[in-house]
Amino acid sequence: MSVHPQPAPEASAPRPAWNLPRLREAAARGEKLAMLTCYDATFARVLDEAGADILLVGDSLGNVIQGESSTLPVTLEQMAYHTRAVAQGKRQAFLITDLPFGTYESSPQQALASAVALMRAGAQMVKLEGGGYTAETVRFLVERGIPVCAHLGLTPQRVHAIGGYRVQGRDDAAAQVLLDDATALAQAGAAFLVLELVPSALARRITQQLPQLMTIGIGAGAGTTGQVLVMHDMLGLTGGAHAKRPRFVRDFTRVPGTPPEAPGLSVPQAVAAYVKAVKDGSFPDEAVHGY
Ligand SMILES: Nc1nc(=O)c2c([nH]1)NC[C@@H]1CN(c3ccc(C(=O)N[C@@H](CCC(=O)O)C(=O)O)cc3)CN21
Ligand SMILES: CC(C)C(=O)C(=O)O
Ligand SMILES: [Mg+2]
Repeated sequence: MSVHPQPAPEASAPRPAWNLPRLREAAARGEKLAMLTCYDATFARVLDEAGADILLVGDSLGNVIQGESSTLPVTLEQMAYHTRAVAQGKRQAFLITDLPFGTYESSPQQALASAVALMRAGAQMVKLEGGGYTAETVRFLVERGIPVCAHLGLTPQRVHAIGGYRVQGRDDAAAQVLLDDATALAQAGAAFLVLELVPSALARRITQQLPQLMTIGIGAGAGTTGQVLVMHDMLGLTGGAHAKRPRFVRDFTRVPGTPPEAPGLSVPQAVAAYVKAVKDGSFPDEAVHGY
């Protein structure tokens, strides 16, 4: 009898790269998805290695990279530049890029040309802000092989129309509009829906009523399929005179229960703590981060 040495069980099997079918399967199993914004190759590698499922090249780069006071000045060329950088650094994570202000609103054709530029740069999905009126554009892109993430609630590209960064969908009428918009976007084929600054109960209801949509919350409570934060916010780097930190943010470099002067976690440790907290449902904490 020949004795073949058994291969040692793998300490940690390499995680396969995320793609849209795998994300849908994970969501259907009830796995919470952890998304973070990312703007360059080095952080893409660090966030990916720390377990972030999805990286978003957000137009929030206007705020945190460029120092602008809104996302409106950000251009398509800048989004493509940062998308390429993130695409070079990541391995397993899924990559979504924001269509910036003014590059998709005129027509589905305009949106397609802009989306193509971002997909060429390495995006695996594009994200666009706006209500049911964008459903036609979403369908146009999806039919042409471009996966789409929609974005409802506080849509920062509309800051001057809204008059500030405020909670959306508070009263019954506004909540119904949001639910109708989400339904239209789901029917148009959006795969993901970011819900920003909406009451937790509404985000939970949209998530439960539209199982074909994977919802990603930011200031939307714990009832969504996943969570997203701006990386600089969850590393405790934002704040100061120009950017009051929203209440939905948690600084993951701080260890809960330790004094403020205690040493903080490293970036990889903080990101791993965020991923773990999203997966086990301990972030967000409705009492602290909910609306
Ligand atoms: N660094 C950063 N983080 C973000 O989350 C972010 C950006 N930049 N830039 C684009 C938008 C702007 N965002 C913001 C900005 C401010 C609030 C804010 O101050 N919110 C109040 C809510 C007030 C209310 O109750 O209506 C809060 O205290 O959370 C929220 C989201 C989210 N996005
Ligand atoms: C906060 C997320 C959802 C975003 O759109 C961005 O970072 O631009
Ligand atoms: Mg954005």
